[in-house]
Amino acid sequence: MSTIAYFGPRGTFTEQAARSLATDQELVPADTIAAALAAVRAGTADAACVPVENSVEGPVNATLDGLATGMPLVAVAEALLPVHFSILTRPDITEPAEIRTVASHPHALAQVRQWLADTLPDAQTVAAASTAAAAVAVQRGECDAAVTAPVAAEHYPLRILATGVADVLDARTRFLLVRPPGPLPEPTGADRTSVLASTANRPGALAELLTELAFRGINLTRLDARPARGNFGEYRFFLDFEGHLAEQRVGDAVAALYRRCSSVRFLGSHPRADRVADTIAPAAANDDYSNAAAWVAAVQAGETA
Ligand SMILES: O=C(O)C(=O)Cc1ccccc1
Repeated sequence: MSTIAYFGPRGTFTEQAARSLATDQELVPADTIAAALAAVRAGTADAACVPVENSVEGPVNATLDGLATGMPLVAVAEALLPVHFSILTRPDITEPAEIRTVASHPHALAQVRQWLADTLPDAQTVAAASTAAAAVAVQRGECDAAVTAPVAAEHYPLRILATGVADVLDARTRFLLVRPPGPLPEPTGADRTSVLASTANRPGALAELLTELAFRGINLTRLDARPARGNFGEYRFFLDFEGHLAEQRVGDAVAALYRRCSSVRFLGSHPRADRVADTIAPAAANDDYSNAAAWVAAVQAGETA
């Protein structure tokens, strides 16, 4: 049976995402995002499920950095989960006033900052590796409360202080299923393509890349810059945009990025979880490209002008 390594331990949001993406694979927890990706690179898992961006806190840097270097991995599917939290405490804690420390993943703490300030103003926040790792820390008596996924209450014998906690209603996190390069999923008309582009540090370099997309009417859905780490001030750009590499405008744009950049890493083309259809600008459909290419070929062959 094939396996999916997910950012765990049991009871994380990522486990929920992995469950929604798994067909008949076995799910195996990894303690960190890096460990989940490493399991695929080492061949001990066939795919990894990791969070990539949140509608409140933005990018998950551990995932972006983990995909930027090492053996290339390609996203073949994504999941979008609504994110609201449960607050779990040790069973011996009976009053909120007894809670001195609240642990969670930094993304989770950032999304309940206002709730904590209103409800537990004297509690200190403590960063944990994941929301479920925070539940484990509470179970071990290392912290008083954890901000967790609702499902964590089923895995850890803790008291539920509150459910449905979120400063921003309708917050969502997007997760990726990544695996080594192989056949791409078929285009569906509602797809997302991701690339990592490194450019020379010179005026207009990023604008040129974006212009390649804009010329072809391709809608950008995310742009993140991460330090390239070698030279202070040099960045790598993570670009997500609508469409599939198999579509001509997208293939053409990715080829143009490849020409212009010092390096390009393809990070996947896969169906969008929200099923929002691709925007295709006038004259940018596959037929438009094919007709134009057929005309140029005929001109080159001296058949027309
Ligand atoms: O820690 C988890 O449960 C995760 O899967 C990462 C995360 C943290 C906060 C919101 C969404 C995902």
